[in-house]
Amino acid sequence: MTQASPNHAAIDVAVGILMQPNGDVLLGQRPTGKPYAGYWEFPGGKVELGESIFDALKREFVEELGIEILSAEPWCGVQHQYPHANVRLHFFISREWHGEPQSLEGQAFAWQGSVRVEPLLEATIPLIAWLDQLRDELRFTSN
Ligand SMILES: Nc1nc2c([nH]c(=O)n2[C@@H]2O[C@H](COP(=O)(O)OP(=O)(O)OP(=O)(O)O)[C@@H](O)[C@H]2O)c(=O)[nH]1
Repeated sequence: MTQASPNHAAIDVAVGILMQPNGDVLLGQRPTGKPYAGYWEFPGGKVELGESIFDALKREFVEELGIEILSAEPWCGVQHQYPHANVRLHFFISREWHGEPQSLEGQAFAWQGSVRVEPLLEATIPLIAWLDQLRDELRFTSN
């Protein structure tokens, strides 16, 4: 079967938006070998059995970027049906972490004010307008 049925159990995914004091956020580009290679996303990955969503977030940031997340607030949830999977994305915003991002999976990454990298994963596209709104509320200027 190549298409996940709409009733197929959703896969929980923990996703983190690292936000610098000036409002810039970190995006990564999916490496070769993963579905949607070359697409840009906020770093994260699937929650493993028996793991909390926050623990999954912390694990993925260590594995992919060598970053230790110290704290993060749940921000929003998005459910999306891809041809390969039905995903439930749990987005967090973190302003407190240790370390500089490293490309541990060979992926590119970029700090962005107004997000301009393309293409973005489909389920992540609405987040950009919501982030711009948040940035406006927090009075970050676009660049
Ligand atoms: N990390 C992340 N995943 C996203 C975003 N948007 C989005 O649709 N996804 C989807 O969420 C799922 C994440 O799975 P993944 O393959 O990256 O997870 P993983 O790192 O645990 O992969 P692995 O199974 O190769 O270890 C994918 O289906 C991906 O398309 C996003 O902004 N960030």
